[in-house]
Amino acid sequence: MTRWSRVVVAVDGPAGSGKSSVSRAAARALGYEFLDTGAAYRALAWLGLDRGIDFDDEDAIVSLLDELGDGISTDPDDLRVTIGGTDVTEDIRQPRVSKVVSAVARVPEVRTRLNEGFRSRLNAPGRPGIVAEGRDITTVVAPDAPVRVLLTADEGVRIQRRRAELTDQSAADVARSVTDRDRKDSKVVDFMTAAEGVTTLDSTDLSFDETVDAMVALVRSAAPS
Ligand SMILES: Nc1ncnc2c1ncn2[C@@H]1O[C@H](COP(=O)(O)OP(=O)(O)O)[C@@H](O)[C@H]1O
Ligand SMILES: Nc1ccn([C@@H]2O[C@H](COP(=O)(O)OP(=O)(O)O)[C@@H](O)[C@H]2O)c(=O)n1
Repeated sequence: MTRWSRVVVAVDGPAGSGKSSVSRAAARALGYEFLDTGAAYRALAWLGLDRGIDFDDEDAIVSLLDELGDGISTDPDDLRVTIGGTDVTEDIRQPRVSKVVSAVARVPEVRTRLNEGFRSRLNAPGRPGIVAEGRDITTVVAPDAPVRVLLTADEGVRIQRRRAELTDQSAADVARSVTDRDRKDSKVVDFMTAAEGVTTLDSTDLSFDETVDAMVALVRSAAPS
């Protein structure tokens, strides 16, 4: 059992389920920090593209980890991602990064090293709590967190939500990118079934605000301030 120095809220779920936006809004409402673990995998993928590596070469991917640094802010009101002083906050969300990020995420050494960093961020001094979202937070990074949530929604709804963001892509391309990444990611981590002790929050029929309120209520009932 890890002795967490503060309230840790672990949130997992598939692409487009609302993990980042809902967790960030919940962290704001709770006065907590927010850790988007996907941003670390995206930053590593962005670095690989920038260095022109072969994404089938696991050693090449691992060799970039030292260069990655720890440039992910956890302030829900000022989320920046930097690599060696370069601001990549927007760039890491590009479709060209989404296309290769799963290749990075399937490398065991990458997961081990990034998870070590995530755990130290969770336990770092700061606000009274931190909400961390990704794919394996409830199962690998913080399986003993006091609050563990699997945030999901019907695949069609998740695709629609993603489409509303990626307006410059065809519906077919968005649908394919969501389902392809879900398929590749689920080979590495099971984020579609709630593990023992994890609460499933299905937002298919919930508004954004209703979903945030539900997550905040879960935290407040499990970790009354
Ligand atoms: N319950 C909801 N109802 C409507 N839109 C939502 C809901 N939850 C999230 N969204 C929207 O769906 C999109 C994808 O959410 P995001 O947080 O990026 O998902 P994820 O991080 O799981 O991929 C965002 O535009 C977000 O505002
Ligand atoms: N804890 C995590 C977080 C992300 N990831 C990987 O990083 C990718 C991008 O994560 P993300 O959270 O930005 O993706 P979305 O769900 O926001 O679309 C995922 O598709 C996974 O391949 C992971 O393997 N483990």
